[in-house]
Amino acid sequence: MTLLTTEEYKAIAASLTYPTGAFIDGSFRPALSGATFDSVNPATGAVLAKVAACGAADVDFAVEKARDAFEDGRWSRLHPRERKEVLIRLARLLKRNARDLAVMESLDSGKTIFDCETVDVPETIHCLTWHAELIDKIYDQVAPASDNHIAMVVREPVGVVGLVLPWNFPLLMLAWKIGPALAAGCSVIVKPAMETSLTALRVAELAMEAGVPAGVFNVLPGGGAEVGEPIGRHMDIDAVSFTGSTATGRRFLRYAGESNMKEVTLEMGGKNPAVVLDDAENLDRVAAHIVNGAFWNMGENCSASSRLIVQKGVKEELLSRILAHAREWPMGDPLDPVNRVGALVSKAHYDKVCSYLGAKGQKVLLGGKARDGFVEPTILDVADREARAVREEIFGPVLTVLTVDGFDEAIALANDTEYGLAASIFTANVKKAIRGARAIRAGTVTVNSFGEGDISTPFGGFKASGFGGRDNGIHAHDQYTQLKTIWVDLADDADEAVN
Ligand SMILES: NC(=O)C1=CN([C@@H]2O[C@H](COP(=O)(O)OP(=O)(O)OC[C@H]3O[C@@H](n4cnc5c(N)ncnc54)[C@H](O)[C@@H]3O)[C@@H](O)[C@H]2O)C=CC1
Ligand code: BAL
Repeated sequence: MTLLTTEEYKAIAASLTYPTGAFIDGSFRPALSGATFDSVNPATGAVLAKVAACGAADVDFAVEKARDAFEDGRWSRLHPRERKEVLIRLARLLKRNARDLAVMESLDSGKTIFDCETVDVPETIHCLTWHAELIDKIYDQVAPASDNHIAMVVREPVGVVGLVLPWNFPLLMLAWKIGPALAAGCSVIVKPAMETSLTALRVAELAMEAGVPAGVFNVLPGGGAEVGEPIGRHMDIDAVSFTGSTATGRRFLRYAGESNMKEVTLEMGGKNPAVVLDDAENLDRVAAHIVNGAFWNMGENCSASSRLIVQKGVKEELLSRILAHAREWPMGDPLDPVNRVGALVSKAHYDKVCSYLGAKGQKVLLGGKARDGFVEPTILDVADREARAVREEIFGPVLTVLTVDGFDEAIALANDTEYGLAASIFTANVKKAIRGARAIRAGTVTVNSFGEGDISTPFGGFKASGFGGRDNGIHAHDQYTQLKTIWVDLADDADEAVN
């Protein structure tokens, strides 16, 4: 990937036109109320576009169109190979538009162009391609039954699904959800986060161009209460897949329970531990992983390693290497490709992150300063294990350091959180690595690295981090399909047995 200069990215930014309508039944249209909201570049405060602010009436209209599309089979009953071809075409169109999408994503979210170009856009394309390729390789099953019966276990698309998205990876989370949902044959109602609606709208437009039929892929920008809740409570939406905060995730369980008991998958917050034991090898590499885990995407990442749990024998040496690595993460204009730290997504979120800086009892080892939407990579040594910065998901570039005497204390501390999304453990001792990985209650545990696995591995959380299905991997398709048993009696009239 050859990156451009800041001036070249700015020229692309100046040439972009933004989609501003809701995308329903194959075309852009204003919200039924005519309302709009400002989509703001958090790095500059500039208004990029006025976007349709949808409401419950738009949700009803979109669901009606999505249901029509689902029932007449224009997508749901296409030969899997044809759905595959359309989604591959979409992935190719994204590739052709990759640079524009990367710039749009960076402007809308404050993410660095470096990350948008090297991670968000290519991983989005890879994700859609992966699920497209999978469509015609999944087989149904025949269960063991008597000679007089055949028992088929088939998967059917679940129907109309609501996909409620966060703002931290607008394109990638869209792909994590539409990839398997469209592959399975569902019709989708996407609700992007209000902070970051633009790229989802653009992808919907490209999906039409690729051949996704009208009504199958709808995008409704707007607020959580105005669009998210009507999706959660809709009587004709069959399933919801949500990524965002634990507080809002809980609401979706309530919405489902109080409406049609739609299936709900929740991928929520984390306060993820990185455990480094005294016997960890190659501390420089460990430090690079810790810094990447904490500061990548400004820490606006559900799987960010925000709690370093370090055994005391290695603490001093590790911290000095972490500080050296962290200083190589320049912060500034997201469109400057040298920067690794951009702006936080919004003023409201910036204020939230700032509220954790400057508290008593935390020793600032690095950073700690914030200005105009940007927060410096910050490392806090904290003795009080009940401190807010230790217990709460900050979702910013803030790493807390906790010191332990040994393995058992480290694992107990790793588990001392309501969350259970991700964790990492660094040790040269394979027994401790595996024992630790098994003992930590989290959906993904990486050994001697920070990461989330890849598209082929399921991603989701334990405890308050997750509920229901998983994103990624073949497992993601479980969210968007349901099992049906078809039991066929093959007996002749003359056969005695009925069963
Ligand atoms: N797990 C993750 O990836 C994410 C975690 N978060 C966490 O959540 C905190 C707050 O961020 P928010 O943007 O407020 O997250 P949020 O959970 O409120 O937003 C996620 C999505 O839910 C929608 N939503 C909000 N309120 C809703 C409601 N009452 N009913 C239905 N849908 C609703 C939003 O419009 C957005 O599309 C962050 O500081 C961070 O700690 C935020 C985004 C992603
Ligand atoms: N890290 C991908 C999922 C998320 O942050 O929500």
